[in-house]
Amino acid sequence: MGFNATGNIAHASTSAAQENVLEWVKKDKRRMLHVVYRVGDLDRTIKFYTECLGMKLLRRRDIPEERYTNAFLGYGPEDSHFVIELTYNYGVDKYDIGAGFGHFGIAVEDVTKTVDLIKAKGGKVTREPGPVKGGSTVIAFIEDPDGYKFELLERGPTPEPLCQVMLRVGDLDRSINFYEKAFGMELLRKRDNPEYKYTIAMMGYGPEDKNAVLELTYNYGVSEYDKGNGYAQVETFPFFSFPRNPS
Ligand SMILES: C[C@@H](O)C(=O)SC[C@H](NC(=O)CC[C@H](N)C(=O)O)C(=O)NCC(=O)O
Ligand SMILES: [Zn+2]
Repeated sequence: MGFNATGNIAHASTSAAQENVLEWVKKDKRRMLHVVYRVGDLDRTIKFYTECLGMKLLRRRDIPEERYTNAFLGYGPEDSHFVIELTYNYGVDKYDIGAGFGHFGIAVEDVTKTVDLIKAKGGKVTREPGPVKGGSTVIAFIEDPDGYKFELLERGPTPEPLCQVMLRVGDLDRSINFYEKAFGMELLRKRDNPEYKYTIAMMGYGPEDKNAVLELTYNYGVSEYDKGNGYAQVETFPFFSFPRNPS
């Protein structure tokens, strides 16, 4: 291989190494592990998620020396399910969720029944059940006690009810490329909605109906979002975390 300078040789080995890494990350058996975000009252959120959304409290860990407590909730054990990792920082009761974070998706078999239960428990419904605009899937939107949005999607039984993390991005192709190259994710679906001036791309490690996916939303002409300080990151296994989007 005819290279005339260490730099070029380094360049060659670097590009070979880069090629290997890009191949490795695609073959590495990964999955979405948990999504991390901050809440102002752990017990209030745990009560809402368990009583209204049917989640289980999986574990709690207090780190007094760092002045924070975590609670893990989900629809099954952490070694086989995508779960939520809540963070409570001592003395902090409110966060700015920002506009970069969109929603979590929860697949339920009956959206209307779930909404009725949430209403009965005093939960906030921001979009009544009905077909998604421009589509046929029955959805609804609710807000948790901190204002984090949850989209309820009507689906049959699924091994992964916690099925989406929606983030808004300023450049869809840049983000798709980032998650493909840095995380070995696959572009599962891309849908343009010209009528409503947005495009979504579903990224993940397996089909949407059986795996948690990252739903990237591009709103026409919007290249930046206020990120706030509530949403933290999604972590994959083997461990790697991606905070907010690269945009
Ligand atoms: C595929 C499903 O999981 C969705 O989340 S699509 C829901 C749809 N999304 C958007 O409109 C995205 C663009 C929006 N401007 C944004 O930035 O959130 C949605 O929210 N539809 C509303 C409805 O009432 O159907
Ligand atoms: Zn969604």
